[in-house]
Amino acid sequence: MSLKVEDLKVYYASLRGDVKALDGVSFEVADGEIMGVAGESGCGKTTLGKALIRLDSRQRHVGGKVFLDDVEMKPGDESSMRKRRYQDVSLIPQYAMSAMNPTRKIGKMIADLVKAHGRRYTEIRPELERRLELVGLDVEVLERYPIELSGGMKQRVVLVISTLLNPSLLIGDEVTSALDVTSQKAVARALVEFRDAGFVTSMIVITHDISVLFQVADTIMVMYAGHLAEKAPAKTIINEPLHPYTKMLIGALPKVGDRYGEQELQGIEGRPPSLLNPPEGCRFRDRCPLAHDRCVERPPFVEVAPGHQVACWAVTA
Ligand SMILES: Nc1ncnc2c1ncn2[C@@H]1O[C@H](COP(=O)(O)OP(=O)(O)OP(=O)(O)O)[C@@H](O)[C@H]1O
Repeated sequence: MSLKVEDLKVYYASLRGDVKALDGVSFEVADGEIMGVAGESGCGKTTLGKALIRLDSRQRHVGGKVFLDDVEMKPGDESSMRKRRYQDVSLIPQYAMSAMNPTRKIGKMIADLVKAHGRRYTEIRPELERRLELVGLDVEVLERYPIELSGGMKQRVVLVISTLLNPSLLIGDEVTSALDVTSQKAVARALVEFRDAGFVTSMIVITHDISVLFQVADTIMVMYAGHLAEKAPAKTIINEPLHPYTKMLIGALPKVGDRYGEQELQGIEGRPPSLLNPPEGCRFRDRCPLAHDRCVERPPFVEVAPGHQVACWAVTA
């Protein structure tokens, strides 16, 4: 078992009270699994990614446990997280490629990083070169400054750097979002290849773009307003989703072959609730066509078929 998350709660402190961005989520990611996380903007995807690696100063670990390879990770405890970061769990944050130090050559940047983790650059360099070649980059990129690389090249460099110490878990937050379609495909392919080569055991790929998940994910977990709605093999989420929110999310995607104008895309009416003071029970109920009395209670996230979990009274009751 790679990752096990139990009832995790992470809130943001704000002047108006706590923003309950991640409010009791439980799931597992198996060895070798690439799990995609999907959901509308603001549902808590980035908060989840950060909670597994480094809480920012406004985030508070309110409850729940996280285990990576059966060893507890304590999201609120910086000293214990520091030991595991990069070695065991690595994050490619949103906008990673723009966050690279523009005044440092790529090779120097990597040398600093591996040194900070007690490793020698010379010892790691042959493997670094091999992996750069694997993602289609010439080793001479090590002599270049980030500004000299295209977005797609930078993102592949970031992937190589973040997995150089063979972590158990890689979290990629919107890794393909700012790229053109060809670069997106190259990065998506590299993610799968790195998992297949064993450079990283499991991955969590966060994106609001479900079409990226079609290319890389074995499973997809759908979040809604700080809760989990559904998790299942990617094919099941796409072809046989059960949660009404997942159905709407998938229904809102253009189908291959549909001609613009022939079929109107279905949006999802309404907006998610405020996470400052979210309603009790199912947070989707105000927008849900199947909502009924029971939905004022929070539906449990239960397995309805092997590897398929749903939180919805209309499906599981
Ligand atoms: N620093 C912050 N202070 C207060 N609330 C925050 C802060 N950062 C995020 N939030 C709130 O927490 C919730 C979850 O945000 P998060 O960024 O995790 O969502 P997301 O699903 O990753 O969205 P996106 O797809 O837009 O990146 C949102 O309601 C957001 O407004």
